[in-house]
Formats: sequence, C-alpha cells, structure tokens
Amino acid sequence: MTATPTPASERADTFRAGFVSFVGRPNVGKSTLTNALVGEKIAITSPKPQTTRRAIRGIAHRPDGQLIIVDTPGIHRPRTLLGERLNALVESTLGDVDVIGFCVPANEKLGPGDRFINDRLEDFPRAKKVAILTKVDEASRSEIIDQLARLGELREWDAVVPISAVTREQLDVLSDVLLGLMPLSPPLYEDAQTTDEGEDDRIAELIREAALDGAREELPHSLAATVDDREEREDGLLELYASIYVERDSQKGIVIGKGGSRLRQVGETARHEIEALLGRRVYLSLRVKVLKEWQRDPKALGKLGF
Ligand SMILES: Nc1nc2c(ncn2[C@@H]2O[C@H](COP(=O)(O)OP(=O)(O)OP(=O)(O)O)[C@@H](O)[C@H]2O)c(=O)[nH]1
Repeated sequence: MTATPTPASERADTFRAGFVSFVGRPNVGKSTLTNALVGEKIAITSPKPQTTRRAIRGIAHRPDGQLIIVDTPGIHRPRTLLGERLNALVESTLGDVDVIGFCVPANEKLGPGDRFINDRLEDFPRAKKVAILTKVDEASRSEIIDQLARLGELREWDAVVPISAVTREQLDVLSDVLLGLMPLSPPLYEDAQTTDEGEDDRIAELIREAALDGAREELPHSLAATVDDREEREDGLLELYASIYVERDSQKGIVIGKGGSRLRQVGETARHEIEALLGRRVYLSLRVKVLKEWQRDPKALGKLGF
C-alpha cells in the first residue's frame, strides 16, 4: 500500500499504524463496522448483499495509532467479468494488508460460504488473522458462545472478538486488538484525513446508495453512478451533474418511477447526503442511462472506474 507519511512526527516510538481489511460473506456487517470505527460515513451500507464495490479506505485515528481500513467487496465465486475484477481487487488488497478481519454474524450458523472464505485466507500468509463475530446484539448468549467455539475450530486466530457495530459493544476492544497487531510505525496519514477516496467517488457512492434504497432485488448488481461535471455558481451553490447507469431499459423504468417520482426522491435523498458530506448547498442533476451489459464489458467497466 502506498501512503504519504506525516513529516517529522513527535509521537512516541510506541505508535502503531497499518492496514486492515474486513472480509466475509455479503451482508455480515463489514461496511457498518468500518463506518463505526472511522466515525464518518464513508462506505455504503445497505440491507442488500454485495453492494460494496470499491476498496474504500477509512482511517481510524487514535492517540496511540492509526488503523487504515480497506473495505473489500467480499470474496465470492465470480460469475461475470465484474465478479472476476472484484476478486482480483480482493486479492491485490489482501496480499498487502497487515491484518485480515474475518467477519461472521453471531445470529447465523457458520455455513459453506464462511468456510470458503476461511480457506482462501491461507493464500495470505503475511497477514495476521482476527475472527470478528458481528451483530452480537441480534444473538442470544448461547448462540454467541456456540459460534465462538465453531470459529475457534476453523484455525488458530491471532484474536477472536465479538462485537456489535450498532450498539458499539466491544468496538474499543476490537480497535485495541487490531492496533496491537499493527507494526510500529509513524503515522501514515494526516490526522484530519478519514478517507483518501476521491470526493467525486464518495458523491457517486451516495447517489448509488440513494438509488438502491427500496429498489427491487435485481437492481444492486446492475447499478452504478458517476459524477460527470461540477460547476460553481455565483450564488455559492455547487452544481453537480451525475449519471446513474443500469443495464436494461426495464431497469431504467424502475429507477425513474412513475412520472419520474422515484428519481426525484433519489435526487432529494442523495442531495441531502451530499450536502452533509460537503458542508455546503448543492444543486444535483441526475440522468439515468442504459449501458447494456456493463458488468461484462471491459470498456464500460473502465468508464465506471472498476
Ligand atoms: N443488528 C445489527 N445489524 C447490523 C450490525 N452491523 C451491520 N448490521 C446490518 O446488517 C446489514 C448489512 O450490513 P453491511 O455493513 O452493509 O454489510 P456488508 O458485510 O458490508 O455487506 P456487503 O456490502 O454486501 O458485503 C445492514 O442492514 C446493517 O444495518 C450490527 O452490529 N448489529
């Protein structure tokens, strides 16, 4: 991983800094955990599986160290070119991190999907491995104990930590544990930075998230968003021109809704989020475009930043 070191640090030589990546089946709570640790909304969360597409980094700053979080889309068997690229992204990310946090929800039994991912962790011997039992607020005590025992059977973990990102139970323990496994290092980022993802990418994620909200089951895999243009208005408003991409005309109809009602709602929601992110007023113009079979088309994938 490349990062710009903070110049001339006066910090003690016990400072630790490094990269961690959370892996696990879709929907186990990786994005929510990232947000909870970083304390700012940077990765999209959605109740639908496989919505995290980018390796978004969030940085948790602590007096004694920095946790740089690389949010991966999850390891899964590829079915499309997009799937393959996601897997390639996961491999290049995981080959480079200091710690891998393997996330398993406390309220679901360990399944073949979890075992598949656990087996893949063998490919990354350099990284320390921590098992994170997520969503403990949704599980009974006996379920948690049961699940911890099963996790322990999978491998020798460097640590096993049960948490809830929603109630924040044990989050401080988790960040202590993760930091303790990081190398001694000067800070790798400035204090004020919480993510190094480009602003337009973050805006595009917010638009994508708004467009997915309440959308039909098949939409998540077919939706992408880009920011195409921005213009400063004299009255201080920032004009943003963005596109939402779908694969089929029928999906375009779903996104736009009757008489454009749904798209208006998406625009409203996204604009509020973007204004909160940028701390200023925004005019948002959204266009919905059909990019046929973009998940299988290398040119289209490049255009959308994959
Ligand atoms: N009760 C409870 N729900 C949680 C917790 N963490 C996440 N969730 C919920 O679980 C769902 C999935 O969370 P995400 O953070 O999007 O999961 P993910 O693993 O990043 O999912 P993908 O992006 O599909 O890989 C969301 O509806 C979250 O609100 C938790 O600690 N407790």
